[in-house]
Amino acid sequence: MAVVLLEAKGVSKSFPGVKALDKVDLVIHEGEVHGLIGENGAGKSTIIKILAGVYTPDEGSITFQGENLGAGNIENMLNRGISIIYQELCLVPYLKVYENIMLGNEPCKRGIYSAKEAKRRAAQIVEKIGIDLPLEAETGKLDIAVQQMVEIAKALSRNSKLIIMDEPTSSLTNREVEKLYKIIENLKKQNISVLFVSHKLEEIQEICDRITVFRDGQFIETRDTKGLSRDEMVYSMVGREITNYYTTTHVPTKEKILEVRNLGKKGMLRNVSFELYKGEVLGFAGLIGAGRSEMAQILFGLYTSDEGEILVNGKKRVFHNPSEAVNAGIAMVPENRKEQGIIPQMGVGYNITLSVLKQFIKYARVNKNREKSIIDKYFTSLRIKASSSEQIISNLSGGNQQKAIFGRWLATNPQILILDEPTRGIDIGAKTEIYSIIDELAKQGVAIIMISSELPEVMNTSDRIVVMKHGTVSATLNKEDFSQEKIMHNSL
Ligand SMILES: Nc1ncnc2c1ncn2[C@@H]1O[C@H](COP(=O)(O)OP(=O)(O)OP(=O)(O)O)[C@@H](O)[C@H]1O
Repeated sequence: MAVVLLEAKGVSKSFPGVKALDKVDLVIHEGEVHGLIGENGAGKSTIIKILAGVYTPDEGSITFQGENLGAGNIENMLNRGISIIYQELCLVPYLKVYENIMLGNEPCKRGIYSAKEAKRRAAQIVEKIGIDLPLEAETGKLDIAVQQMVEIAKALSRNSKLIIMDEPTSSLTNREVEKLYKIIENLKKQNISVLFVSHKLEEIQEICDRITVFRDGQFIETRDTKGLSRDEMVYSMVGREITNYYTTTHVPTKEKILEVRNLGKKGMLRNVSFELYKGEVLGFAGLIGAGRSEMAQILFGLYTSDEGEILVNGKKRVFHNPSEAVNAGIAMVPENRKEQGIIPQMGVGYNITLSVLKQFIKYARVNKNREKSIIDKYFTSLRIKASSSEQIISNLSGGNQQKAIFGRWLATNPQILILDEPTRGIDIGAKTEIYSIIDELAKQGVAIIMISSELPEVMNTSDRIVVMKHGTVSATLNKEDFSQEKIMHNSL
């Protein structure tokens, strides 16, 4: 018989103008991996922030190990045994790994901190979950995947009974994901529960015992994952059937719009060459760190190259900053929207129209109708969920922020559109919309660079795929040669 670890009943939470959660339930068993799924803005982050003590619910009750959990106090939740691993990790970069693991829980001997004891305990924890961590290394210098493991070990040092993971695989390579799964299996064996929030349904199917679905702030259902199909999950999340994930009707032209010749930058890229045609979707595959984003950033004027040439419509160009690239008809949806994308304190509407302000400001007056029509267009086509276009963008759910940035660059009517992981954190309904927008733009002659770590996505949207490895191009594949094996083979 399953033992209930956490039970949330009738939990509601409102923010000005939005009911983020409307009487939702969530029951997590001891030692289970419980998936939490739902579209962007469904309320997933809100409930996990309630469980982490960041927000206090407006109504409802939450019990943990049979006792009332209390609310709104982060320290209390940690002491009770709930830890959360956010997408942006919260480690102290200059501390050693074992110091981070034991942070807030430092062992003392006769009242004095004992580094030796801290290291011994950290080593014990690390062994328990079956991972190998460089305990003496400086944390900030390690890969994200390793840092994430440090976070998990830190949660264990606090004797957590429930570890909440918010999109934990979004910056991991396939191999690292496998490692994470192993760690999760080991946590289960020790009767520790995991609440796993993800938009990747394959992942949910593979790792979760049960799932809970939220839609528009409401509880839809909790079910066993076994025997549940991907389509059933999608239906439950979206409330309608989505069958055609990928629509490709565009046909690339033979008109070259971009040529990159032997592009290089010290420590980043070397000898990168490719061509891009009008109406073509050119995929870029490769492992994280292969140089795809760096290549995109050079094309968009965020860095200048040391070697090589960029030709747009046959003319040599060097972009010293993004506005020169924009003037040449290039737009880019960056990978890291927090650092490179949103203007956090401004409204979502402003965040969209920012790139095209010039078009509707005349004699220092804003043409409100024109501004509104652009905002409306992208609110509808990208299904952006916000209380109004004035809502401060940093208060939108992560996926909705991403959609707004996407809208911003579509509004520039680019000739070349660079998309760096455009669907990361985006729900399945909106993903489908984005794929059809990509197809539609290509049909209109826009040339698209599509950087994606999701192989099915890059294979199904692209006409050709450039595979990158260690900062250079390792293969260029035509559509008839696309296969996961070929891409992986050339990535490793
Ligand atoms: N601090 C806040 N102020 C105002 N509204 C907020 C705030 N936090 C969340 N919201 C709103 O609450 C709703 C639920 O957001 P939440 O972040 O919980 O969604 P989510 O399911 O995590 O979405 P995603 O998959 O995009 O991360 C959204 O409509 C969001 O705009």
